[in-house]
Amino acid sequence: MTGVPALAVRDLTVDHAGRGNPPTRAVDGVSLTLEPGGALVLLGESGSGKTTLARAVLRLSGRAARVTGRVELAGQDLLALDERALRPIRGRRVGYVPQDPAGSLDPLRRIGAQIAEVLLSHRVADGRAAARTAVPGLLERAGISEPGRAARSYPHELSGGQRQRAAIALAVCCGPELLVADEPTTALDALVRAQVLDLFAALRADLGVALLLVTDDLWAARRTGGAVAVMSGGRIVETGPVDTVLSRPEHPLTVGLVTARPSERR
Ligand SMILES: Nc1ncnc2c1ncn2[C@@H]1O[C@H](COP(=O)(O)OP(=O)(O)OP(=O)(O)O)[C@@H](O)[C@H]1O
Repeated sequence: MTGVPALAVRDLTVDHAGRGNPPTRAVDGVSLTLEPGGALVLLGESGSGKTTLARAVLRLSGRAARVTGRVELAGQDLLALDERALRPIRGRRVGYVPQDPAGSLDPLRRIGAQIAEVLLSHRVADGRAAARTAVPGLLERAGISEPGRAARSYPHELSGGQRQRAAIALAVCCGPELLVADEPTTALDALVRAQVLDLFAALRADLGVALLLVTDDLWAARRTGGAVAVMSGGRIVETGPVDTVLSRPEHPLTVGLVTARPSERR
């Protein structure tokens, strides 16, 4: 290990342009680091800036947003790169899992074809046949029980949980260093939610991928472990190991979050 963080965000500020209104400062001078293979949970109430921060890490802020600071992937500042230079990074070195798998899976194409295409576009597979052959193993690694059948399926033919697993398989198929997951379990029932969080843990252990998990779910934060950064009003108000911060919160906003919410979501 070189000691270089998988992700280092330095003094990041994101302003969303308002139509005719003053811009909204959604992220306000945030710095954080995430070690290779580590987990960092971004926790906060709705509107605290979590998604804006995650999207800035992915360089998906959109033209109307003004982004300043640094987002370093293994020491390389992504904010300094143009779209062309980002192409070999997104999907290859950074994977993204949205809340709704529809955000990453194309409804009109079979799951297997979508994964094969990503493998080919990043030259992770040597030719179409090799890409197709690799797909079932990648789906199996994501916990899909009948990977051959799933590869031949369209997204709507899978259950919600299997669809989210397919989206995760797509996000990690090229063996990224960083996985950004934005509320990936919100739409799932309790059992599947636990399984998906355990899948992230297995992928961290097996692939050494670092996980940036956005959630407002204390239970998901606890199950993920690692470090937590509590956001409010675009700033990080408290950070530390998940267990410590959630069992002995120090900042009033974290205290509010912990006491206002049941520790287990039903
Ligand atoms: N595209 C946008 N244009 C203008 N304002 C935005 C945009 N996206 C987010 N905002 C504003 O930025 C602030 C932070 O929003 P953000 O979605 O990042 O928070 P969040 O913590 O992820 O909330 P949620 O859990 O509800 O998604 C909010 O005030 C929101 O209204």
